Amino acid sequence: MPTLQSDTISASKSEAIIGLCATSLSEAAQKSMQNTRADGTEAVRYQSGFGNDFSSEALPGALPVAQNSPQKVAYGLYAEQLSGTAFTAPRAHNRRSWLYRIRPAAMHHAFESLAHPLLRSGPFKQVPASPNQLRWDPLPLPSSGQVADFIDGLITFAGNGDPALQAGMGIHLYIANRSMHERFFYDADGELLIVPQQGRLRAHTEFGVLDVTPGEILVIPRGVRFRVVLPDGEARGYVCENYGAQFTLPELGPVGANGLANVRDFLAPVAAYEDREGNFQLVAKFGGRLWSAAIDHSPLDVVAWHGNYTPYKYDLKCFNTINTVSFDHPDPSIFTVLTSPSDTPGTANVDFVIFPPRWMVAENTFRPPWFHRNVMSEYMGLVHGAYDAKAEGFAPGGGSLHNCMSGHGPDAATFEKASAATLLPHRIDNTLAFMFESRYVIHPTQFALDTPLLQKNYLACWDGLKKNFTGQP
Ligand SMILES: O=C(O)Cc1cc(O)ccc1O
Ligand SMILES: [Fe+2]
Repeated sequence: MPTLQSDTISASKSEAIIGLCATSLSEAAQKSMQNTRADGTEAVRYQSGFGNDFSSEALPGALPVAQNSPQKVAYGLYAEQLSGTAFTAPRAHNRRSWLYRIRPAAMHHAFESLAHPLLRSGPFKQVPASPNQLRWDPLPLPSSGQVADFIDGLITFAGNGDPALQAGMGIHLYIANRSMHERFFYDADGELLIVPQQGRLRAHTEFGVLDVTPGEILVIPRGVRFRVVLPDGEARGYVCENYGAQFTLPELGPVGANGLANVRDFLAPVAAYEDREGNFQLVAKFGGRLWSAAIDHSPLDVVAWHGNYTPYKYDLKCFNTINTVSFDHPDPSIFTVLTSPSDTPGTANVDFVIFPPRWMVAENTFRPPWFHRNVMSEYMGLVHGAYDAKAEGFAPGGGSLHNCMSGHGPDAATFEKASAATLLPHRIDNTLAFMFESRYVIHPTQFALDTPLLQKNYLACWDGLKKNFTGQP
C-alpha cells in the first residue's frame, strides 16, 4: 500500500519568519505551524525529497493499490502514464509518473499555430553568436495598458542547441501582470527552471499547487501542464528552458554524503485537482513555437498520482554553501544547485549555479571572482542585492553573457577595492546572483541585441584597470 501524503509538510509560513529555509525546521516546529497564512489563505502542503517515488491522492482511495492500470479506476478516473525518460532508460535515470485523472490528456481540440514574436527557440540562427561581453538592464514590468500573463510575458534573450535534438537551452525573462485562469501551458521542448526575481508565483499544475517566492526556484518538467497565478499582481523573473537531460543534483565526490542542495529540501506538490468546464485554451510549446488548442475543461484534473516525474520547488536559502577556509577562490562549480548533464561526463548541457550570501575568510587571497576565460559559456542573472564581481551596472532583473573564451572578471572598482582590502572575515550578505553555464555557445536573440536595455558601455567597466606592471617583483 503506498504511503499517502504522510510525509507532507507545510512550508510557506516559516520562511518569512526565521529567514531560514523552511525545510530545515524540526518536525516539531513544522507540526506546530498552522496551515493558514497571515492573509487567511490556506498554506500549500508539499512532500519532501528529490526524485523520490512520491504518491499522493486528493480523494481517499483514488490511487490504485499495487498496480498502475486496473481495469476500472476508483471514482471513474482514467489512468495515464507520463514518461519523462525513455521507457528503457536505466533505473537510476528513469522518470515517469502515473496520473489518475478525470479526462485523459488527449481530450482537446486540434492545435493551431500561435504567434509569439519575442519567444524564440533553438536553433538560434537569427543573429551570429557574439564573442562580445554583453550586459542588459532589467526589463521594465508591463506598463498600465499592457496585459501579459506568464506565457505572453516571456521574452527570449539567448539560447543554444536545438529542442529537436534535446540539447541546449532557451534563456527567457518574463514580465507578467495577469494570472492564468482559463489558459494552460505545457512545454514539450524542455523542462522549465523558473527563477522568480520579483513577485510570487502560484503554479497550479497537474500534480498540485506550488507557491514560489523570489529566492526560490520552480522546476516544471517537460510536458507537465500548468497555469501561473500572480498573488502580487505582477511578476518578473528568469526561465531556463532546458532542452537536454532533466536537471539533477551534482555528484558530491569528496564533499561527502551531505552538502550543497540537500535532497530533503526539495518540495513536490500534493495532488489537487480542478473539476472545471468552460472555453479554455491549452497552449503548447512544441518544435520551437507555440501552439494553441481549445479545451472545454481544465487539464489540471489529476485526482491522484504516483511516480518520480514531478514539478518541484527549492528554497535557495537551503543551499549548504561550501567554500575555502584557507586560501584562493575556488571554481564556482562549488555553487552548483542543479545540473543537466550532457553525454560527456562532467561537461554540462547546463548547470544552475548560485552565488548566495556567505562568509569570505580566504587568507592572502584576491577574494572576488578572478579574471578568466572559460570554454563553457556563462549567462548570469541577479535576484537581489549586488554581485561581488561588479560594483555597479549589474542590477537585479538584469543579465550578462560571457561566451566561450571571452575574457571577463571583476570590474575596475571591484579590483581596486579587493586588492587593497584588509582580509578580515567578511560576510557577503543580501545578495543572490545565479548563472546558467553551458558547454554550448550561447546565442543572443535579435531582440537582445536591439533592445535599448543592452548596455552600450559594458566593456568600459574594465577600462579603469591600470597597468600596474613595474618590471620589479
Ligand atoms: O562572475 C562570473 O563570471 C562567474 C564566476 C564566479 C566565480 O566565483 C568564479 C568564476 C566565474 O566564472
Ligand atoms: Fe565567469
